[in-house]
Amino acid sequence: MIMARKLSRDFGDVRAVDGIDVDVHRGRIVGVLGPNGSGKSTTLRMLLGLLEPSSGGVTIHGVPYAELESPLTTVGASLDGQAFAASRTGRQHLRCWAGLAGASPERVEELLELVGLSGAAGRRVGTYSLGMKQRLSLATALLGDPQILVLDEPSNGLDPEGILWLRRTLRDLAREGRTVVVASHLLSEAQRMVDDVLLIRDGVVLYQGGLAELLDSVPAPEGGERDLEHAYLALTRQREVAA
Ligand SMILES: Nc1ncnc2c1ncn2[C@@H]1O[C@H](COP(=O)(O)OP(=O)(O)OP(=O)(O)O)[C@@H](O)[C@H]1O
Repeated sequence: MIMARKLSRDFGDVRAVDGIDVDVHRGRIVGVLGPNGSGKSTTLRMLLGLLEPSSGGVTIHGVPYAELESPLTTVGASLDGQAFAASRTGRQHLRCWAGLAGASPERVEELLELVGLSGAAGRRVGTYSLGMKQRLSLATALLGDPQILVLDEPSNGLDPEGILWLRRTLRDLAREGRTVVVASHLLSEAQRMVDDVLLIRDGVVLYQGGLAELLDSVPAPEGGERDLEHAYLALTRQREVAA
């Protein structure tokens, strides 16, 4: 559904993303994972056509984002730091975007219910907590009923109950056949959310493929269980030894 080849992006002297290939398949939850500054947001922005690659290219359903016939019903995005007009209520915000996405007022109410904001829909967004803004952002991304969702750090600001809710919601969306791409620097949390992993460090792919296969490929730590943090450290060490 999404394919990127030799994708690179420079910011001045900084190579934020360095020649990565991405293959994202239908019905999967894919984690774009790595430490702060590893190039996750830059990758997502290029996948969405919001940022021009320095080299390489991305296609969604075989065409660049700009050439999609109906972008809002193909891809929905929630990016970290998304701006909201503080004076609009949650409901007004969604109704405003609903026009562009071709969504009905009923769809707006459905989504408010789905993200748990029905009770707060009449409140100004400026009074929302970070977690509530995340929920509103996800509802906005879902307005066009898109087949692909791209979410940057969607659990940022959510409490434990909210994180559980998010995990279940993303799983349900994937079960419906949607593809979910989610960026996160919280490896242990992402481990409980994703099927596939694009693990990056300094803009370079350390691993791309199934989460289970990755965990199986590294030796278990002494007295502990295999986990994504451990796998990340093992891959980083392997790369350093090889360099
Ligand atoms: N607009 C920009 N101008 C200059 N440098 C940038 C810009 N955007 C990103 N960078 C740099 O590119 C690199 C990758 O940044 P990016 O935001 O993609 O990382 P990230 O993995 O999403 O980080 P985080 O987990 O902190 O959100 C960093 O070195 C960052 O400083």
